[in-house]
Amino acid sequence: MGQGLVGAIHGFRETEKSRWSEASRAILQRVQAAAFGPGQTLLSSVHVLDLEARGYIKPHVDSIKFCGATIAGLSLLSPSVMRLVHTQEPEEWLELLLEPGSLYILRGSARYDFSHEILRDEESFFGGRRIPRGRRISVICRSLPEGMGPGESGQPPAAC
Ligand SMILES: O=C(O)CCC(=O)C(=O)O
Ligand SMILES: [Fe+2]
Repeated sequence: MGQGLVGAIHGFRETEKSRWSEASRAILQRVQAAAFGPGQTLLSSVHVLDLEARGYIKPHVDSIKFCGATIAGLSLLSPSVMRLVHTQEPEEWLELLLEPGSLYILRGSARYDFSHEILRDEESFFGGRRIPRGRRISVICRSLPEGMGPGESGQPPAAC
């Protein structure tokens, strides 16, 4: 985990994965085609985060040192609510219902000007509707930080 996230995630385990089955590779390719432009290079490994039912992620902006312009996350198992809050104007916010099998893409203003968080079970509501949290697994693809080509990256932290 990169420096920016230390302390932000509670009740989890995680791994960085670079070898996938053929079936999984086909899915990751669909994610990459949907979320990343042809000029974008991805971090060499994919971040897999396993959040327990009581786990949650506090508001943060992924570090620009370890992560480029695009973050794409596939949510599996339990639905959850992701909240985005503008870092300068906290009254500007929105929530996303992340259904299992859904893909979110953070780029542009959503990536840089808004923090993102995954609500804990007690706070897990979407438009007044309760979204009970169970175990959730996310598979997160990120682009390399700007100016860092695959050749120059050495051993980049695989996640933010
Ligand atoms: O689990 C997710 O979808 C988001 C995880 C996250 O925000 C991070 O690892 O920086
Ligand atoms: Fe994040």
